[in-house]
Amino acid sequence: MDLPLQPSAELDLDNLKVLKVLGKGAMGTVFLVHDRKTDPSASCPFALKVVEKASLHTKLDAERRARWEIRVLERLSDPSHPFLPSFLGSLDTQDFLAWAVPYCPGGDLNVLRYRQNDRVFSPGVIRFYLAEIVCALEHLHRMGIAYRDLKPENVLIQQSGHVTLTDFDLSRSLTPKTVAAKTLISTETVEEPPEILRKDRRNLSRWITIVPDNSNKKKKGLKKTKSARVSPVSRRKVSFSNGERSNSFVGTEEYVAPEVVRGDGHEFAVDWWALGVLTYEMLYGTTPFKGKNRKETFRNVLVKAPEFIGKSTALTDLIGRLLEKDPTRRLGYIRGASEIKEHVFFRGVSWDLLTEVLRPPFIPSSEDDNSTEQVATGALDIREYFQKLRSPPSFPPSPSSEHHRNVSLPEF
Ligand SMILES: Nc1ncnc2c1ncn2[C@@H]1O[C@H](COP(=O)(O)OP(=O)(O)OP(=O)(O)O)[C@@H](O)[C@H]1O
Repeated sequence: MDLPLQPSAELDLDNLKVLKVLGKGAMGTVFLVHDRKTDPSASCPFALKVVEKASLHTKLDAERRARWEIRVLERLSDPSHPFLPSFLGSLDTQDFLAWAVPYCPGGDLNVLRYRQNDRVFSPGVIRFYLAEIVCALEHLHRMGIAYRDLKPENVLIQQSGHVTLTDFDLSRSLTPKTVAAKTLISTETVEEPPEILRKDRRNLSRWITIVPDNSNKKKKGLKKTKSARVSPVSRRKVSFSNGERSNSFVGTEEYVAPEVVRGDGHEFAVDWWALGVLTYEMLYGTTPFKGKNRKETFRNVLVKAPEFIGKSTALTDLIGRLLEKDPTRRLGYIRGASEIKEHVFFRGVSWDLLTEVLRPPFIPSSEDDNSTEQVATGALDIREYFQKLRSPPSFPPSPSSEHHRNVSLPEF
């Protein structure tokens, strides 16, 4: 499909018309938009993620993360990768920071899983999606980027049925490893947790803060809400040096690797861990370490072995190797994606021909509408949308709606 924008185009807010709201995340709102000048008939709409600057002061590191996401997307577009988004353009006004990526009409892997019988995928379908995700992660790692936010909600389905990873604001630039015999040494400066945290690792609640996530709140249906991201309290200050970035968020609770929970620093292997969690979830319909609260989840991540039902298979073996608690023993630690590609579960996969698969397990149709709000075509521009959100109701709020204002987050 021809794209309505030149790559890296400077977007003009006045020309962008909202067709739908595709989703709301912790950081911003994602719209389906078209450019009324270059594409008046809206035949090639695209996704626009908009961060309202006025709201940023309430959100931890949001502007820096948004700008980082734009930088990563720019880098990912040169050269582009079939399973990663290409950057179509951005805008930076007094009120908004926004960037455009291709529209993925098939929703995400979580939505798709909930549509399956028993809410799980067959091993064949899992193989298809995993193979593409492995290739996307391999590309990111080769570029020195640890993704750090792999979860089904961040795996979107393109019109072709192939996947695209989304949401790069938690990603992090690491110096690619250099191979030295069997031991690989990352030259990245590993962030050490401060003294107080090292002394008190047993009390996880003291160093984890909760980042509320309102995405999908209003979505009807079966899809689970997006898990809240977690962040060590002590790392709120973000530092950028030499193009490298350390940020305060460490990932999403159920997918966070043990070395991250321990505060041992981040390596590319955190993505292979998250791949193990995601694979487990695709197979069993639940994540392996989920506890009744965050503290218990982290404890499980640190000490509990994943439970496998039924007899062991190539797939359960793969999951077990990805969910190795010691990152240096985890599949993918030494030779990256190659180790995973060589696993027996992927026997027979033609890695170079994945994009040639013409019949992926699921091809989106026009009925697959995952948008949260429909907007009459051409009716709204972005400014109007946010103005309407802000405008006070014409009647006083009822007492029952008051409690939505201050959501106190659970202690654990
Ligand atoms: N390219 C796209 N095509 C279709 N839908 C998209 C696209 N990008 C994002 N979305 C939808 O918008 C939602 C929010 O996007 P995204 O996760 O990037 O926002 P976010 O603010 O970074 O979220 P969070 O920080 O809470 O994870 C996604 O869950 C998805 O449903």
